[in-house]
Amino acid sequence: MTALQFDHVTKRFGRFDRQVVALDDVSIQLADHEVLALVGPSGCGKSTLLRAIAGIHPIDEGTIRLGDRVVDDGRVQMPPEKRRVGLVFQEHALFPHLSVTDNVAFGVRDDTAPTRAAEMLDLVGMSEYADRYPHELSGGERQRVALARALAPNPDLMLLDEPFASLDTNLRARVRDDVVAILRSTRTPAVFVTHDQHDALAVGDRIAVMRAGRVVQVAAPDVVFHRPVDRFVASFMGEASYVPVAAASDVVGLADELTALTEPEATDRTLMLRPDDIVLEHGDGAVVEHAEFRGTVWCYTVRLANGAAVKSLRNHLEPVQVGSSVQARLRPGHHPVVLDA
Ligand SMILES: Nc1ncnc2c1ncn2[C@@H]1O[C@H](COP(=O)(O)OP(=O)(O)OP(=O)(O)O)[C@@H](O)[C@H]1O
Repeated sequence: MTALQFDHVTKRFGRFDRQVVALDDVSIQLADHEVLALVGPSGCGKSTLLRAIAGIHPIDEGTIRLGDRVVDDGRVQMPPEKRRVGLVFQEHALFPHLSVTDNVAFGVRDDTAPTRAAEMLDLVGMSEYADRYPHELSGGERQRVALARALAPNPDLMLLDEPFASLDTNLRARVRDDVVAILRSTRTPAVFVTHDQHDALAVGDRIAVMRAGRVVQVAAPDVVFHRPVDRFVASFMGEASYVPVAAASDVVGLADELTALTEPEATDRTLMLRPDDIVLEHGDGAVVEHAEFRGTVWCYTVRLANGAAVKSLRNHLEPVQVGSSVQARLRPGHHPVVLDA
């Protein structure tokens, strides 16, 4: 069963000369129980996509289905309150004048509300805070209450828009992992918007990368990271070096030795290399130009014989000197990706 399906969805804002195409022919699917992380730079359309699902923004073209129900076909929209989706936003919008329990019970419209609120507060570990008011909670606690409130009506799908952006780094990872564990334990499918690739890699069963209103790649986290479809996705998902190569066959002929690469006269292809895929060994052919301490590792910038610079991570117990000659190799077994430049 498919939890969510977008077929050729387009959404425009504004008119004529000032028109913005926020969603441009987007087609994606979400399987039951799946958590999809939606990433992309600011303004690429992530929030618009979420709001289109929720029914806040009607679409112009295409079809949105939730389960087997068409909720928007560009002409007729199902009202937001009938869509059975739960929303958690960055600003966690709790009602300030309602207690934690009343906030969570708010969306349950029958007499099960008090029991359901108690169950949900137990699920998110907030039972002890049931009688408090939102201003008496920390940011992380408010975020859990917001999650409990969104889950209380038993939605078919959860939509989370940058839900942890207001939390500091340490708390953020913990609350994020808790929230995803809760979504998984309740088997609630979710679309999770973030502009942070670490969050996306950590939480998504799959990741959808957006750019300028389009979905450019949807795949499992390791595929998006190691097999990006283009340089935009490669750069957005993490640090990488790009080395020009004339043809894919150059890579095969490398014998894993980057120092053997010669500069092609003109090329429209590049080798994408993540810093953990390059190892430095004793030898010649490359020079260590810069060292950056990153706590658990050092990141070295190494200039290859062909003039390209690559980055390489190395354990802090195996330092190399800036200025020294080294040989740069691909980590054994690694098959690098060749992208259009
Ligand atoms: N109500 C609106 N009216 C006009 N333009 C809008 C409206 N909402 C969004 N846009 C435009 O649509 C595009 C997509 O916006 P959206 O908020 O979906 O991006 P986003 O990827 O969520 O960005 P961010 O990461 O900054 O939140 C942007 O160019 C934005 O300026």
